Formats: sequence, C-alpha cells, structure tokens
Amino acid sequence: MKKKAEIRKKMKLALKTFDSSDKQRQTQAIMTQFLASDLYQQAETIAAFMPMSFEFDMTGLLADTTKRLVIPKTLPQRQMIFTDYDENALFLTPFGVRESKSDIAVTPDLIIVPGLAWTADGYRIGYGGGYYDRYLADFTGQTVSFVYDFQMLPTIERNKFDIPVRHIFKV
Ligand SMILES: Nc1nc2c(c(=O)[nH]1)N(C=O)[C@@H](CNc1ccc(C(=O)N[C@@H](CCC(=O)O)C(=O)O)cc1)CN2
Ligand SMILES: Nc1ncnc2c1ncn2[C@@H]1O[C@H](COP(=O)(O)OP(=O)(O)OP(=O)(O)O)[C@@H](O)[C@H]1O
Repeated sequence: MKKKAEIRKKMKLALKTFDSSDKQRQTQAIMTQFLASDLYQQAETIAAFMPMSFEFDMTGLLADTTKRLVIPKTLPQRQMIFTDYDENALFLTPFGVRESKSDIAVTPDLIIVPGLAWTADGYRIGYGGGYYDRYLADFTGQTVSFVYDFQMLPTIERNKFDIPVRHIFKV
C-alpha cells in the first residue's frame, strides 16, 4: 500500500495532465448521473466547492436556482463551515481557493466532498487538512464524491478520523 503523501503527489500530477477531452467527457457523464439521482432531487441545500484548476469542475451546479448552494469556508484550527454562494461576494484565500465573505454557517443536507483518491467503499485521501473529516464527524446528512476513473484505488491507508463518503459518482 502506497503512503498517502505519495498518492497525493501522484494524483495531483495525474489531474494536472488529464487529457481535456477525456476530462470533459467524464465530467459530463458524472454530472448527468448526479442530476438524475434521488440524492440530488431530494436535497434542498447542497454544499459544492470552488475548484482549483485541476479539480473536478462542478461550477455548472452553482448556476442552479432550484437549490440553495453553499461552499466551504476555512476557519482557524482547521475548522470549516459552509456559507451561501454569492458570486459577487467572494475572496481568494492564500491557498488559491475562493471563499465567501459571509461568516454565516448554513448546514447543507448534501455535501459534495472533494479529494484526490477514493476506494469503492468511499474511503478518501484529501489534501491533508482534515477539514472534511472534522466536519463530517458531526454531520448526519448525505455525502457524495465525483471521481475520475484513475482516482479509484483498491485500498487506502485509514486512520481513526476517516469517514467514508456514502455515494461515489464515477463513469
Ligand atoms: N476546492 C477545494 N476547496 C476546499 C477544499 C478542497 O479540497 N478543494 N478543502 C478540503 O479540505 C478545504 C481546504 N483545504 C485545505 C487543505 C490544505 C491547505 C493547506 O494550507 N495546505 C498547505 C500544506 C499543508 C500543511 O500546511 O499542513 C499548502 O498547500 O501549502 C489549505 C486548505 C476547503 N476548501
Ligand atoms: N475529527 C477529527 N478530529 C481531530 N483531528 C482530525 C479529525 N479528522 C482529521 N483529523 C486530523 O487531520 C489531519 C489530516 O487528516 P487526513 O490525512 O485524513 O486528511 P485528508 O482526509 O486528506 O484531508 P481532508 O479531510 O481535508 O480532505 C490528520 O492529522 C488527522 O489526524
């Protein structure tokens, strides 16, 4: 089993060099599946994330006026809240992701969880901040991840804080 740091490095490179037409094809197939799912249809408030250039791009979802969309906002001590998405009230964090100016925490009923690699049972390697694992520790709603084919791994090293995502969308 490869060490987490090694997998992070390898997956970031794979994402940055992912063929753009294949990326577009997989992104569209996954978004179509998600939009047709009961999970999406039953959710009223959805937590998306503002992607870095190489991450899964779900910004199409942010234009969805039938749902309340919220995005992550990082706080000290590696805490995170979700705040309403307002394209006119964003700022760029030092780590290169846009966050809301608002500090009002909103609890979503479905969270789209970012990451670099996953197993079929939903275990995940993220960027190493532990933000999502901390948040998910007391979250009782639905969780999903959107995963490109090469991001699926047979096994992932686990620690006691790791919380698997409940549903994986992939091609
Ligand atoms: N688009 C997007 N937004 C997201 C996440 C994500 O994965 N993707 N997050 C998912 O968690 C949270 C932010 N995660 C972060 C993870 C690491 C670092 C960071 O500062 N990393 C340092 C190195 C690590 C360290 O200092 O220990 C760095 O990059 O220099 C910042 C934010 C919330 N927003
Ligand atoms: N619920 C928690 N309480 C305290 N510490 C936690 C919790 N969840 C994660 N951590 C700590 O956060 C650090 C990063 O965790 P891990 O390596 O699992 O990150 P990750 O899953 O890649 O990141 P993320 O959740 O941000 O996507 C580890 O030191 C871990 O022990």
